[in-house]
Amino acid sequence: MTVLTFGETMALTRAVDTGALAHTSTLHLGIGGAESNFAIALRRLGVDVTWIGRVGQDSLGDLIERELRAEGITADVIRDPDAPTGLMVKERRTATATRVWYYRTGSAGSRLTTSDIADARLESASLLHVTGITPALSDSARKTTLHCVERARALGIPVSFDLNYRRALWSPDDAGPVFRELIALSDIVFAGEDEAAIAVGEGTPAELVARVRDLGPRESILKLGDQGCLAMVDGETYSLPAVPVSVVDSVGAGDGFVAGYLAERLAGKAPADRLKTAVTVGAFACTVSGDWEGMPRRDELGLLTTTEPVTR
Ligand SMILES: O=C(O)C(=O)C[C@H](O)[C@H](O)COP(=O)(O)O
Repeated sequence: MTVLTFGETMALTRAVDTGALAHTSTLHLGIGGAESNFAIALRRLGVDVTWIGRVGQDSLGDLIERELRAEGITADVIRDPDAPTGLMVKERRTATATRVWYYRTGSAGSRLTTSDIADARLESASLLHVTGITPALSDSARKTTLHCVERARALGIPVSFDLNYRRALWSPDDAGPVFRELIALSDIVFAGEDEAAIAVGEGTPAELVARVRDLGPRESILKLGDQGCLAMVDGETYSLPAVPVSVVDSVGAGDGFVAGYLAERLAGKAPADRLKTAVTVGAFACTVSGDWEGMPRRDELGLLTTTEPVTR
């Protein structure tokens, strides 16, 4: 049994130094993508995970395949000869402000189709995790997302959905109905405050988490960044503060949060324990500038609160 996820992973290039990219001479090359960030974090916590996606027949596609395999993920990396691997560029404009640009229109990853997801993968999944990025990529990617969520439901496989709204890809008016449809088909839903508001209208965190829950999922979880989280699970409300860390780059914290929550859920832990690991993994992601490189292994989870500066 393995957790199944699919989506677009891009090459990710980021400035080594702080400042405008126009004055940066050195860039670091790596990879990034919501579902693969999630997959890596989950795998590091000891959960088997399968990722499916398209990349180009190019060196950046090779890089993505190597990284995912090196992290121990079962990866169905589909090579698309007719489109390039997408690219994401991160600028650390100031020490506290990161900017992201996407070069992914028409990319290989956006050309995902239903036939890319082998039914055998769905049948053997312990849980399906999708994000709101994939349906924004293209018509075929949206159909693939809906098809897989409906198929998982028919198979009795729990569905997890992270809204992950990307303004560069679509408008709130276009995203809203798709979000509501996917929320109603999911068992576990994660959203930031602004993302939840796109689906269910503006409100306080307590109103948002309840309104998402009212659309159907038994687990409605609001990610509140440095304010922690608020959740309704099986009718009970939980809230937890964030783990304080010195933030280098918060990108990736949301994906790590989701992995932390689901890893503990799959291990049969209670909601409060799931949320504790969620905020911890989210905090770890903030400690480095890569999207996923900071994700902790299980035996590292206590490091953020240790008083020992050196462990030997
Ligand atoms: O795949 C995409 O479109 C991405 O934008 C990749 C992002 O870098 C992560 O999904 C980070 O998202 P957070 O964890 O919410 O900070």
